Amino acid sequence: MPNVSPIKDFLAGGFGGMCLVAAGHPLDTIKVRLQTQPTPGPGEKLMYRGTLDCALKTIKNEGFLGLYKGMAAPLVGVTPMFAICFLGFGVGKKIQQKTPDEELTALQLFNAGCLSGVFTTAIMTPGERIKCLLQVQQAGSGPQVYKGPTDVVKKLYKEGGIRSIYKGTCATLLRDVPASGTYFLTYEWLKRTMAPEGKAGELSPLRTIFAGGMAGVFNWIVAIGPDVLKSRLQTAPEGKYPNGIRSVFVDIMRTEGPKALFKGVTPVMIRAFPANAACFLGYEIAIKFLNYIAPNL
Ligand SMILES: CC(=O)O[C@H](CC(=O)[O-])C[N+](C)(C)C
Repeated sequence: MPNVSPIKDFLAGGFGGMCLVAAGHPLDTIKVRLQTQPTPGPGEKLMYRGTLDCALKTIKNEGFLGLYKGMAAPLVGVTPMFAICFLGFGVGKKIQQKTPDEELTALQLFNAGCLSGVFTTAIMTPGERIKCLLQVQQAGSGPQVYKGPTDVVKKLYKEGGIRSIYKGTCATLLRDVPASGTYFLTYEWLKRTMAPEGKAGELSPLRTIFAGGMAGVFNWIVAIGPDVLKSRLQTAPEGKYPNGIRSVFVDIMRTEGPKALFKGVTPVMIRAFPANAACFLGYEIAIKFLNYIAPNL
């Protein structure tokens, strides 16, 4: 394993995050809309029948840019979030290594990934709250409550202070700690097994794309259930779920059953591969660049 440099991980992770947002935001919008669409009453039709229907209706009613709604917040939030995410993974690896070039076991890689999930929560929770609230707000259906990310922050703060901005913290931890462990374990393990003989850690762009894409897919296999709970909680009117994520879970089981925990899985999985392939490719390119301009950093 090459020497770990947390500063380089931080910078390259930020660049990877920008690549991920550019590649994956439209499918994220569809996911949140499918996850939070109202349950139809007797004789009523579902607003969206599925991924394609949601994409077509969004484009028809709001134009192509409707799919990019709420992207400013993730770009501003995801760049530092991925910087912290890769930094957390780097720190997690470093504290478990006895010597700088010691190869970590699968469990140690998973643990380092879990630590990264804890690191990112401080930024991920408010970022997701703002993004989800903007994504579920639809043009032409009722008054537009929020004008943009700053307006969401101002209104949430006025309504319930920092607590309201950080609504969904436990749900975010429940989603991201095991998912991040799986994410980095998958990437590092594929990277190891696919590396050419005698060149551990070195991957061609195509292999990086495959390993990164698969890391995204496995991340979401673990994350999808808690993600539904999180999106519901973060977009619910104040007071709807008095016991937070537990109330959301009980409500979903009672009214919709366990299948509802997989809502939005199609767009999630369609997005997971290209978005995370772009992220890891961006990360590896940035690391190479940083190693070239600052080998001792
Ligand atoms: C939930 C999330 O942000 O997952 C990230 C991958 C993706 O598709 O956005 C991975 N990670 C949780 C490690 C940041």
